[in-house]
Amino acid sequence: MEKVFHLGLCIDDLKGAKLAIVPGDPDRAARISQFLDNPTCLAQTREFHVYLGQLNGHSVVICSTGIGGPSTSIAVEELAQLGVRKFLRIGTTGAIQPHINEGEILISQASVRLDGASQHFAPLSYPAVSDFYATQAMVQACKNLNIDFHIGITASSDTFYPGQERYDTHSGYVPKSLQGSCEEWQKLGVMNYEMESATLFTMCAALGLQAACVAGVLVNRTRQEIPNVDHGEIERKSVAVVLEAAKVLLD
Ligand SMILES: O=P(O)(O)O[C@H]1O[C@H](CO)[C@@H](O)[C@H]1O
Ligand SMILES: O=c1cc[nH]c(=O)[nH]1
Repeated sequence: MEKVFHLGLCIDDLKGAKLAIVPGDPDRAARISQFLDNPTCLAQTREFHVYLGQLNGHSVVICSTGIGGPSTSIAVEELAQLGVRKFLRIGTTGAIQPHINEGEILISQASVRLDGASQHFAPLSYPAVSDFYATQAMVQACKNLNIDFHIGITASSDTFYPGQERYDTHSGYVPKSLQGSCEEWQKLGVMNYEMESATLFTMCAALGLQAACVAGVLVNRTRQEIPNVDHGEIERKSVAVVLEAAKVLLD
């Protein structure tokens, strides 16, 4: 049986799993796996830490993507080769609208394509749009758990610093082409910045896969540039949402 190149797994390893929960952070993948029945670690290679377990009797994969579009595209492509069809990203994010607070939950309907990787799957005129049913499952999950949420458009950037217009850096400089970009997204009603959803949504739409994205707000950029380091409580809430959404989708 053929192993996929980066994950080093073959189809049988996934025991028929059709749904993957895809956080950026490998440690988060390990923590999420503890909510599954009979979790096992299948692989820990580069940024890709892969766990398998059961949720309501269904096999579910947890696979970290690392930060950004290129590694996300590898994880999604190889999981798709192994039979996965539904991808639920659970991330962290920075809100850019004043009314969205730290600790809140954001569901991305679609993303502004500030990444590069998505252009390897479809031209820029193609939308980075989530799957309607997977996103509806995220909404239903929040309702089932009585968790407030915002739903809307996310700006998905290749970089954390210049691409999200952060000046609190080594050089303090943001290239002219990105100066004023945060204000532009705010005025266009964009909720937040993160770094993977544009690639995830574009490639999944283009490849006939389903994708949705939920994120916990670590920082409000209208008040603070860099997030605080401790975000355990925010993660617990967003993990609860993604696990409940997986159950909704699997039922
Ligand atoms: O917490 P994760 O899932 O990694 O998501 C966000 O956090 C990272 C940046 O700190 C980027 O990957 C961004 O999208
Ligand atoms: O501001 C933030 C916080 C988390 N992740 C991001 O990409 N940006």
